[in-house]
Amino acid sequence: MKVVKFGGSSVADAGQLQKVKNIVTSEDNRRVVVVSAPGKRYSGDQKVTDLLIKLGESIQHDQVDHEVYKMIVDRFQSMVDELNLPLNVLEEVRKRLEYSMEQVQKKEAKAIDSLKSCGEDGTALILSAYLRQEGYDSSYVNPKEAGILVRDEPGGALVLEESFDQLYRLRERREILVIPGFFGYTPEGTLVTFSRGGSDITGSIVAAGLQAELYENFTDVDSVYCVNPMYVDRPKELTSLTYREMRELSYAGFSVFHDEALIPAFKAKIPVCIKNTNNPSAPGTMITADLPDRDSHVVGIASDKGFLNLYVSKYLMNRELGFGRKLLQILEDEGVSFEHAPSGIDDMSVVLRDHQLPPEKEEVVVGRIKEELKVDTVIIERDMAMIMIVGEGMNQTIGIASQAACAFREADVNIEMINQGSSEVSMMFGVKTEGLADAVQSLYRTFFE
Ligand SMILES: Nc1ncnc2c1ncn2[C@@H]1O[C@H](COP(=O)(O)OP(=O)(O)O)[C@@H](O)[C@H]1O
Ligand SMILES: N[C@@H](CC(=O)OP(=O)(O)O)C(=O)O
Repeated sequence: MKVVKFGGSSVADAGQLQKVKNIVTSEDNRRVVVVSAPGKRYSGDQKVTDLLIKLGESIQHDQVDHEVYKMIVDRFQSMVDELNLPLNVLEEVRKRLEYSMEQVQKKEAKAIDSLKSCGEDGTALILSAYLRQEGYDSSYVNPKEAGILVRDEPGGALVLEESFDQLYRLRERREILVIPGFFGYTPEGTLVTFSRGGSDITGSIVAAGLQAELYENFTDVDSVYCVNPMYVDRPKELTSLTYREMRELSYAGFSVFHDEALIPAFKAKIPVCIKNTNNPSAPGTMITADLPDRDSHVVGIASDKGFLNLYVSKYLMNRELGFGRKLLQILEDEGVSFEHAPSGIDDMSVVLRDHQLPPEKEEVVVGRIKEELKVDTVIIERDMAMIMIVGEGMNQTIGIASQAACAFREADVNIEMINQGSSEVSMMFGVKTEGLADAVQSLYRTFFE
């Protein structure tokens, strides 16, 4: 059995849903389908999830944005109309949307999550109705019925172990099951969403629970490329990757697959294949535990903007027992989560996502560091970008760092920070955001051309 997930671009309109139906029904073993909310139909369009968030915010400010509400309903209505589905399908979608809006109005706990889930929920209702209309036995399965149990956490829900056994029971069902992605339920019955892009996580959880032979993740590109196609025109396609490589790459900016989505599939040893809804015959990228035969040691260059570097220095820091712990404790106390923490003899840098430290919080954190740790210097450097080069073979290959350093020199971009870290498969570089594109392009030329 295969679990098949379709991302926002794959379910953006009725035409895309027809492609989804063709893909699902072209193989008997594509039996469980996970869907996202309708994504962008063209550049400049809005994702339904973004519209739902806007709608929720307007309700919270006691000014329901009727225009946004209409845009959401119109998205679903045009699907229902173009697929000639009965009107009661749209009525059901609308009923659920209005129920969640009421929850937000009443300021119920997690009501915004409930509203955010309406995009995925509506798509699943429409797709299952469409499959039935086309003569296939299909049911909509709510994540509660499926048994997707989660714990509510600040950055997004985390799956609970008991989900996997519950999901296994779905193997007995014979029809095509359509499950909305992006959310689960706490054991107390509250709907909670995963972090943004989290339908990939649902797909992986479902594939692991069902012990599927394959988790197919359909998107809008033929494969995972070795670099974000935003920076390089038609970059090299990757036919295979290991779980570790993909996890590092998606964490560091390959937004094609959610970085948290690999863990359930990896633990259950389910291979993942990234494929294109608009070109399903292309082989895609296989992600497995096995290291494939390949010549190159670097397989991908991932990058992301929106970081800051919190730099502290103190003479004899190396001798001060517990300095690092105390610094990180201040961040924890203030609810700030960090990404990396490379350190030197008298210096330590902590790399954070920029939004973790808004100006008010910066003042408190910097004040506490100065007062409690008696440091010589504390500097916050914003506008930072991180570049990660990744490959299983890197740790046994001499000269990768020097090749990378030459690439930065050729691009005339200063390396602000290097962190080989504990991961054997990656090396990270911090640069100023303005130099990011040039640096990535130069690294691409060095390692792939
Ligand atoms: N290394 C990469 N390889 C392929 N696509 C990438 C990569 N890095 C970023 N992307 C972007 O990821 C997009 C697909 O992911 P996403 O927008 O989440 O799709 P979906 O709509 O299927 O959820 C691609 O269109 C591409 O722009
Ligand atoms: N719709 C949700 C979850 C998701 O996975 O979306 P997408 O498949 O478009 O990345 C979001 O926008 O975050």
